[in-house]
Amino acid sequence: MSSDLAIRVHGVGKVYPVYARPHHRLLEMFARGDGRYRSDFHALKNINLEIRKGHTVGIVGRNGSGKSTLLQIICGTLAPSSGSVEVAGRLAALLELGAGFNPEFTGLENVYLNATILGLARREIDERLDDILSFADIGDFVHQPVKNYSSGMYVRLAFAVAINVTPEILVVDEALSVGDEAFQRKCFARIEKIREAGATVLFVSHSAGTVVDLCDQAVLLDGGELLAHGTPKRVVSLYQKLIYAPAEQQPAIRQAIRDDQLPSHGPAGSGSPGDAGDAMAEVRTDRIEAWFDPHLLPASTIAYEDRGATIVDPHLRTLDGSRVNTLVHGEEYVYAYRVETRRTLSRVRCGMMVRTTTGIEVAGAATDPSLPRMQLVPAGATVEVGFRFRCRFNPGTYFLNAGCLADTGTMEEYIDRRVDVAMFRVMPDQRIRATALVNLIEADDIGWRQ
Ligand SMILES: Nc1ncnc2c1ncn2[C@@H]1O[C@H](COP(=O)(O)OP(=O)(O)OP(=O)(O)O)[C@@H](O)[C@H]1O
Repeated sequence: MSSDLAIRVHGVGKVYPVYARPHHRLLEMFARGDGRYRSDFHALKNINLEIRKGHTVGIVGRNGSGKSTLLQIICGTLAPSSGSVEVAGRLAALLELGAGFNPEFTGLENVYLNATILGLARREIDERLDDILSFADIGDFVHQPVKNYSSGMYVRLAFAVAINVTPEILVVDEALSVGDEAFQRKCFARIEKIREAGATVLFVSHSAGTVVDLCDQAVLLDGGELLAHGTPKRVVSLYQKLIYAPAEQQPAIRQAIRDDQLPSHGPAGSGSPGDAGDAMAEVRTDRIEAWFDPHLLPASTIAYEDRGATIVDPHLRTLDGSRVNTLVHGEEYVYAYRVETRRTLSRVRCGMMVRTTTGIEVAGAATDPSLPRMQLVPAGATVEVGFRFRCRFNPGTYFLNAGCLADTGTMEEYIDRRVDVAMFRVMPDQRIRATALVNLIEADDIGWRQ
């Protein structure tokens, strides 16, 4: 492998045997593994990837696309079915939660165990222990067996070790999403330092923003195939096009990306973004309207017990009344629901909140409780609530809350509350130049003097 490469993945494939019924595994053994009772699932297909030293590379792809499998193979914790991987330098990995930790050992014992596995001598660990413990910041829990840790504590300690062994290659698989925001910030700041020191960083993220902000290259995996490798903006935009498209358009988009990005058009690992050109343009033209994706349903809904009123049918719609959940940036929509009362409520206030996947509250609002109709809402009434808004959210996925509050004599209390009751996406749009979560800009202006 050439000396400027940190990682070289050559023709890697991973095949898992799949059995229609549990006992087929046994029957297959008796049939001497001739494949009668087994089918093969190709989790990775002929992956070729070269990562240069000092680069930060983000891997994106939907659930099950093979991201974790690829990282595990690169880290050597999983053997490929075909192909090979070469790694140059000390590699520290944060893969799935708890990998590399012994649950029965205390945090401190695990620090020594883990750092030893990562190649540090005892003396070196002694020297770095204070840094590790202060970064993890889990106090006396460090003397408890890690099986008693919360997932957040686990990640804090694992990350503290991984970054303090001065890795030449750091591999992170979404583990950061478990920690709280302050800790995530601290981790990203440290990754930045590790990067500046010349290390190679490879990480999987579902957050397009993180990949664009942090990486200088990105890789798109889809169905075990490496579909694109290039600049983060380009790859993230291809990824979003793929996942936000209606199901019937996806094969065409996949093919368009493939045609343009396969090695024959630009060597994988070269970092050249390529341009999906005409093929993507064809795919792009046919949908610029908001639409409804029936598969876009939240899996994290929490409905609190109601106390005399029920929130019914929260949804988003266009101004002319069509239900939508895949929105166009800059357009106007209504977030609507009904509140059906079973008892008389006074000073009723209905609220909404938009949050990101990681729970950051982006926008909230509530109706005015002093409105005459809301002073006393009788039992058996239906209140129709609608929040009209302009979609200033940047492309990404968002979750909606709904809540109804009323005065219960001494204080204002929730009568019904639903968290993550609906979700929506904002489609990528090449015209958007704003970054981060929200586009505040009405117009930009450049003065010029010479
Ligand atoms: N031991 C196994 N046996 C059979 N199939 C497996 C096994 N491990 C993983 N797979 C399958 O391989 C595919 C790729 O899995 P992998 O975990 O790499 O995906 P991923 O892109 O990391 O997904 P996620 O974003 O959900 O973490 C999935 O379809 C998964 O079900």
